[in-house]
Amino acid sequence: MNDATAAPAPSTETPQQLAEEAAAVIAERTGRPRHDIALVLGSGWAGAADLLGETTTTIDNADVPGFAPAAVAGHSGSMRSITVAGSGRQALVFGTRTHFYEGRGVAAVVHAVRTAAAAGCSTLVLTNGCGGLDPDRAPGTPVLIRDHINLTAATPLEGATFVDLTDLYTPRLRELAREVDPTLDDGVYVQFRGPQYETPAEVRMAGILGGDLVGMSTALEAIAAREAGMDILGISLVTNAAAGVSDHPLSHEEVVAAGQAAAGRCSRLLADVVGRI
Ligand SMILES: O=P(O)(O)O[C@@H]1C[C@H](O)[C@@H](CO)O1
Ligand SMILES: Nc1nc2[nH]cnc2c(=O)[nH]1
Repeated sequence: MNDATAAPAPSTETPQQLAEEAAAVIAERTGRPRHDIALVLGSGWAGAADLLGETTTTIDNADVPGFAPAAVAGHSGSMRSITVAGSGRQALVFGTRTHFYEGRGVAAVVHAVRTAAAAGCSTLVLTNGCGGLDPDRAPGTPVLIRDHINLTAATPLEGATFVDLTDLYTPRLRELAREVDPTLDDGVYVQFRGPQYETPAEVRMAGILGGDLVGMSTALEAIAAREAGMDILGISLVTNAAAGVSDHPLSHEEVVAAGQAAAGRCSRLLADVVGRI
């Protein structure tokens, strides 16, 4: 007997199939079979989309398979198709991301990246808000990601997918960013699982390991992007001094406020860099 109250059977769809399904919905809703560049706007970067160029379509995340509404203040629950001013290339801009700490699994964390690749994007720009270990890097300072340390104990890869991560953050794209702003410094980003902020001891450990920035996103997304063959530019916005470096308790309110204060510089920087890709 067919029990209508039975729980739906677990999906047998693979992450790649879900990404292709999402890309098909995006192509249909935007009327564009391909996009060229994908951007993920992290905490502090929400305003960048407005300066990139003309938004030709806005899609609510809830309308696209595998995407969820924004779960973090400072993130927008929609994605936009934007014709980039200057280059005329088509950008797919995700106003939010799924964080590993939301508990939806690592495939959900990298779904936007896989969807962007399935939509034709060959370049991914990952942005985030992070804690800084160097007290001279004041809140509001954008930093190019040179490399990362993945402390999540997780990966989006399954099976014998022995992916090389050398030059994971494409040097050519960092050079291009420095043509726009020669003052840009670079650093190593350390992804923690979160959602708690680090202890001062964990921040000291991150420094000993060679980290410069601590956050809760980006590394897992970059691994999935490399698996998909995408070039990657990562830019962190230092929104606060990391725990133990800071002389006061950390809060997401401080992160959002620092992002808002830096919105003008970050949006201009991202628009000028993306216009050259
Ligand atoms: O999406 P990002 O990494 O910018 O968000 C950061 C990390 C946490 O989600 C949150 C902590 O304040 O901001
Ligand atoms: N893990 C982590 N994520 C952040 N996002 C913004 N600031 C921080 C921080 O200090 N630590």
